[in-house]
Amino acid sequence: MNVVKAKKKALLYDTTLRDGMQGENIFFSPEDKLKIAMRLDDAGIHYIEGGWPGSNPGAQAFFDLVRDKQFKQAKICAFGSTRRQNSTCEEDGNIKALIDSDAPVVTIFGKSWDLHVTEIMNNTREENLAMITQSVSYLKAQGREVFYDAEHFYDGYKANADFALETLEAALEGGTRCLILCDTNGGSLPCDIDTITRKIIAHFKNYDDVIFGIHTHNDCAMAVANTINAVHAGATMVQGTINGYGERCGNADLTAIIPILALKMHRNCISEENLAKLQNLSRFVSETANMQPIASRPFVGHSAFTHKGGVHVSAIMKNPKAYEHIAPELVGNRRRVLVSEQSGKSNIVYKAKELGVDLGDDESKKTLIVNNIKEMENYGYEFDTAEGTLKLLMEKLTEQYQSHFDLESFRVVVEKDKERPCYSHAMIKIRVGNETEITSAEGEGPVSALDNALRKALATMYPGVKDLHLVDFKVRVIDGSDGTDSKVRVLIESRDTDNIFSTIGVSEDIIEASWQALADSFQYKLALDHKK
Ligand SMILES: CC(=O)SCCNC(=O)CCNC(=O)[C@H](O)C(C)(C)COP(=O)(O)OP(=O)(O)OC[C@H]1O[C@@H](n2cnc3c(N)ncnc32)[C@H](O)[C@@H]1OP(=O)(O)O
Ligand SMILES: CC(=O)C(=O)O
Repeated sequence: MNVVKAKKKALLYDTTLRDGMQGENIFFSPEDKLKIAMRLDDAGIHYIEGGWPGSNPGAQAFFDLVRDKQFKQAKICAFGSTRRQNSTCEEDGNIKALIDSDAPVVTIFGKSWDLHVTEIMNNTREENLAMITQSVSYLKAQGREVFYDAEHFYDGYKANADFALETLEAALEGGTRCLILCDTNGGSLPCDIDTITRKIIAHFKNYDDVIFGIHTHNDCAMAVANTINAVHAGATMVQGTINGYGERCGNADLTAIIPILALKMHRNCISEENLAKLQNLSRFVSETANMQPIASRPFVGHSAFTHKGGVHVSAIMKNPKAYEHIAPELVGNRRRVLVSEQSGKSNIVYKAKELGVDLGDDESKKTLIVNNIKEMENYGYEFDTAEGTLKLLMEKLTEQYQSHFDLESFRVVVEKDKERPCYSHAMIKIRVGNETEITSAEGEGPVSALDNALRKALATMYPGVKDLHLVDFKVRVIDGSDGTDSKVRVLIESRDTDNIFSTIGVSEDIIEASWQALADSFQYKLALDHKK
């Protein structure tokens, strides 16, 4: 008989729009928050914490924007604290804002650690317990599903286990059926999380309708590991943020936790189709936050499935499993291979195929390319970021290169007078077939003057150059120890209507390095046009 075991469920709770926004430099407008909430819903997140409505007008504005929106499955949660001490829920502005948000779920945090009760809040333990019970039951009575975040739970349990347990009992007495254990300071280790979570779940074993959640911070770089350990110990709800944004060192990163739950722990938490949206979701959130995406971020980073070492590339060409723990497509990522001084012939073969260069069967050509790349990288080139120049180099070394113009000479003059800032003038002489073209042009800088002059010289023979745009220009001093005699590396990113490509130049002279990168960019573009 084929017995199919039901997969255990895991609930995904995203707090990017609340705890994520407590991260340094992270800001989302209410409109940004709405767009992110829609994307989180589209990716299959079950709960979206939208903010603390009692905190600021922007947080409230999000709940006004989201009120009438339809979500596929996500429930919007409003976050706040238990009522203030020695007061009532009815007169508490924070509790009122939670109700006015109209969010169907309310998550409130309360104190589990007696240090916070006595020293930070100057409160009594009894009043703290009453604040928890009364706040939960008041919000329940307003028809809300109430989740209880036990702030500092693990630290509190270590300091005074009995009191920490009493705070959870107080929340259950108020009527919540979801207790989230928080490692607020991010100081716990996976072994602590495992032991304590198991003890707590065992303690409440008679409450079979209660679910446990986990909320961790990354101060020991353990947030994901701690979350996974809590799930292993029996927690079913995971709280985290996209890209791990959050207070101090951040929260548990859902872009790692979700694929681990789905692919390694086989939890029922996300469909295959939604899992494949993960990289896009991560990029969307980093773009909206105006944060540079981290290339080495597990699962979703640009480098997460990028192979550089020759031994690795040789193996993955036979079977990708040799150096990939999952297929990149499962999380919407893709495999990449770099060519550098760490390459062997396998990298060259892989890359040539990707770039559309036919290397044939001559092994000596592949060795020639590898050796040239190693020598040039040793000189200062970096081919993993300059695939345009790499393609041209492969074609040159296999006698497939067709030059569309040849430089005879150029001259660049930079002028400065007291009336105006520096300006540049370039004169260039090139050969196109049997024709010689001499043109000159001005530019705001020497490279721009050279670009303009080359463009003018090529325009009659190759009208397609008008579609070529230089979109990025980076200069890096490679070894600063020789002062102004140091080598510089120039990287140019160019685009035309359909393509984007990078080219590189290296020299002790910045104009020479720029010319190499510039000339390669035009040659690459003309080769593309010529192929059409
Ligand atoms: C672990 C977490 O991440 S919890 C979320 C933390 N996030 C934030 O703090 C961001 C949003 N916060 C805010 O906008 C403001 O702090 C507000 C509006 C909530 C409060 O502002 P203020 O009234 O000026 O208080 P302030 O921020 O100075 O201090 C926090 C107050 O909350 C009280 N408090 C803290 N936790 C709780 C709790 N669980 N239940 C009730 N009161 C609490 C503190 O005792 C302190 O009260 P006090 O001023 O009487 O000492
Ligand atoms: C509730 C919460 O954000 C924390 O304890 O970290």
